Amino acid sequence: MTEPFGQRLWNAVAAHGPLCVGIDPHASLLESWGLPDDAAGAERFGRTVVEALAGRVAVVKPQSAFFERFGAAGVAALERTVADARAAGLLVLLDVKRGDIGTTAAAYAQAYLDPTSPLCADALTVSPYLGFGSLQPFLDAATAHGGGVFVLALTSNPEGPQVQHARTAEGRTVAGSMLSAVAAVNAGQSPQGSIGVVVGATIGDTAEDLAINGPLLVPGLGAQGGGADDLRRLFGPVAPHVLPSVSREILGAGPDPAALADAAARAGDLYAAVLR
Ligand SMILES: O=C(O)c1cc(=O)[nH]c(=O)n1[C@@H]1O[C@H](COP(=O)(O)O)[C@@H](O)[C@H]1O
Repeated sequence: MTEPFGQRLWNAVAAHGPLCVGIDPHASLLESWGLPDDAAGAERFGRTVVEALAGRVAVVKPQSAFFERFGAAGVAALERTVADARAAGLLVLLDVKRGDIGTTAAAYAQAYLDPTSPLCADALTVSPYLGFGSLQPFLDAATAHGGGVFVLALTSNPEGPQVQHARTAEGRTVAGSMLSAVAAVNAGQSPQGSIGVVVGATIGDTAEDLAINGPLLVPGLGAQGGGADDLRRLFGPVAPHVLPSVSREILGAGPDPAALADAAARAGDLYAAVLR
């Protein structure tokens, strides 16, 4: 029986620090790395990041869209990137932001969390805007297979508040209701549950209760303008559960593996210092 994702993540962060590095093969990055803007280029990009960072960071987060844009060959490149990273001992959080009616959500859950699936990862990102209950198949698959699920709560983009700050019929914000639903699922788990949330470093101040007893993925750092001060200000008591997530700020240092590793070490040290 696989250990729960929350425990595996806790151990990986203890060993390697909290940094999550995105694998986002943007066209502009492929060009600056001297790679073609095609599936073979995306696969080479993914393999380079994995080789540079295996044993140095806890988590990598391939962003599916940058692979899907090349069709079936791109999805095959994503499969190999996920498999290579897991074989190298990295935890893989697949960024696909899925969400659909229950039966379709069950098929997505099978695709990304069932160990017999070619695209199986350790965890995935999901969107709760079909209702938190529509995520149940993902939660069930995570329990069955020792996987993790990261629910969008307060995203880093400027458009997010239109939906996430809106009030529900009970008078709380949509984001707050997602955070408390995740906290209820994680209740009683130690050292933390396997269901995380996404909270951007760029959200400004928030009155929401971030104590979900689970991991908080924090994008928006570096290229989107967030920084170490935002981590310190936003996450105080839940700091041990925070995974600062960075893509372009580190990927821009490539393709030299030593430069990538160095950029990850510097970002990891900077963010870990304020989360201690
Ligand atoms: O779920 C995510 O990872 C995510 C959520 C969010 O609110 N904001 C956000 O930027 N992301 C992802 O995090 C990555 C950020 O990339 P950089 O801005 O280059 O660090 C991208 O892959 C985004 O899709």
